[in-house]
Amino acid sequence: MCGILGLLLNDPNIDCAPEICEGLSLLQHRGQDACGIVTCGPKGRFFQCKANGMVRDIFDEKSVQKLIGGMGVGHVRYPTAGSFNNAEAQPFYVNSPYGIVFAHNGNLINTTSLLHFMDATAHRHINTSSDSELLLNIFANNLQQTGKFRINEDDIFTAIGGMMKQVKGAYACVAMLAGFGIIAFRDPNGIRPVGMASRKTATGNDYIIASESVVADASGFSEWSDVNPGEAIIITRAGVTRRQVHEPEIFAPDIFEYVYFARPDSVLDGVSVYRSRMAMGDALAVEVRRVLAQRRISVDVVIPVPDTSRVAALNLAQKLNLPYREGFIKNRYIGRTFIMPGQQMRKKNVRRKLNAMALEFADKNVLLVDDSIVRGTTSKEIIQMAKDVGAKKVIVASCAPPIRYPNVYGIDMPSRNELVAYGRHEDSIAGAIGADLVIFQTLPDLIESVRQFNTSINVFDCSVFTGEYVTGGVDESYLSHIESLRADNVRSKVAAMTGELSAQEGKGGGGAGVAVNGVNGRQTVLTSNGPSGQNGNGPDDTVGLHNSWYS
Ligand SMILES: O=P(O)(O)OC[C@H]1O[C@H](OP(=O)(O)OP(=O)(O)O)[C@H](O)[C@@H]1O
Ligand SMILES: NC(=O)CC[C@H](N)C(=O)O
Ligand SMILES: [Mg+2]
Repeated sequence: MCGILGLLLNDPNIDCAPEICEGLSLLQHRGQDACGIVTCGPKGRFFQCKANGMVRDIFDEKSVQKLIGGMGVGHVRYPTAGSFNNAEAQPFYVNSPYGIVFAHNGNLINTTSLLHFMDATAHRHINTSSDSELLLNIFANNLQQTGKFRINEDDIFTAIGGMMKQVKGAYACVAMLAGFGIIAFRDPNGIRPVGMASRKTATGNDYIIASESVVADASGFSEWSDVNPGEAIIITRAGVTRRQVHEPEIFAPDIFEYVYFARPDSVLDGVSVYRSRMAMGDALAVEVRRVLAQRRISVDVVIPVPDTSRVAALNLAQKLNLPYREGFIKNRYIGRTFIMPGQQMRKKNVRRKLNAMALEFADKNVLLVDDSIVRGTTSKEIIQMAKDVGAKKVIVASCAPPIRYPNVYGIDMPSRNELVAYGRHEDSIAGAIGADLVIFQTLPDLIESVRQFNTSINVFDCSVFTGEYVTGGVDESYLSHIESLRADNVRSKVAAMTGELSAQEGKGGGGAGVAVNGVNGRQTVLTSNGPSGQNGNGPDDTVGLHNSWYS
């Protein structure tokens, strides 16, 4: 999952970068690997800073000050395609036509044929393995087809509509055209979230585009409006134009946004994430009561697994009339572990992040509540921690059903074999993570927990639970293909060869400003070069070594 952001201030003389930076820090939970901002200043000139690392590490006062201009685009990255390389940090830029900057949340599933099209027909060079760079170039190629000296809004809508016919997968995007404006669009299934809001100023309106509404709320924007599936929105200083550029297909927002990804204080597609998590806790309580009675097990205390499960766990405890205790204390300086790259790093960081307090566990039957069990990394570690401090029985309840299928729409879980529930039924999942018992939410209950707040949504993308992929085009051969490219064991081999993961772990990395020739004629640029390769206004320090949660 990534976070995207676009900002257009009515007064072009006010720099938008400080506000984009603030906004990105509110989206940090969507991607911790890399981040970037590109602004557009006088004469349509772009200014860029992007690198591997968290927002607080990459952007200091000095680097933000160099980002000039009243409109810009920002991104926080959690890679699902390509690599963790600095060169794949977003936003991406192409100079032709007109100068385009682009940020993407999601994942494309037909990249092989798109790459062939780029090469054989469009003759455009793709310099990284990122699907987002590819998507940008499809858009750019479609704009190029107009052959016009200056384009208008119709041309932009036509180019995006054409692009939606060519690409398959999930994409919520924000783009910026030099000296023109910012653009948002969302795939025809609306899998990933994105919306816009406005703010009145003395001179006119400011506009923001963001993955989640929390960014708009925090910056004083109002009238949040989700981008519709298959819709594109162009925002210039003259105002906002919206158009349905592709027939909407089955609207299927990803239910995992509500389970885990989004912040609880966001409202996505008309559903409060917070309320939906409360409802997940209520529904899970009913299932927990049933299973505990069936197995004749009693529970002394409900303990959430910080952070995401807290909201649901509190409701569950209230429903069951059980005490709710914060038995795990979270180190607030460690980020989300699920979205860290590499199993070793995830495992190590669960231990660093959570500490079990013996006084809440000793001699008790504890019910741990988590939002989801994916690889089982978190549950395995914390169950052991709970037992180490004296818990009698450890029962785990998950707000989501067992996850048995890969995600291909922007969550980095490409390999079935990494999923603890793959090929296992519930008792054997409990055995695998060391629990005395595991209780899962049923899928209908999960769907109802979200849908009750917006009954106009008939379908959610639940592919990780069902193996049904709403876009089509995901068959056994595709799944085997991504598994062979992106499974943890494959990536760690590649990383060992290239030294990439060790750089991610903060032990190595490249020097600032170094460009070396990579494989397949690609350039691996180990610095935050600005658009068109001019040496940049990126961080002065060496980039790629900043990630505070890796060390
Ligand atoms: O079974 P796993 O593969 O461990 O994945 C699931 C866990 O990962 C996430 O927590 P994370 O630490 O990423 O974020 P959080 O602090 O928001 O809960 C999620 O909330 C679960 O706790
Ligand atoms: N999680 C995402 O949205 C990732 C965006 C894009 N596929 C990348 O890998 O950079
Ligand atoms: Mg968690």
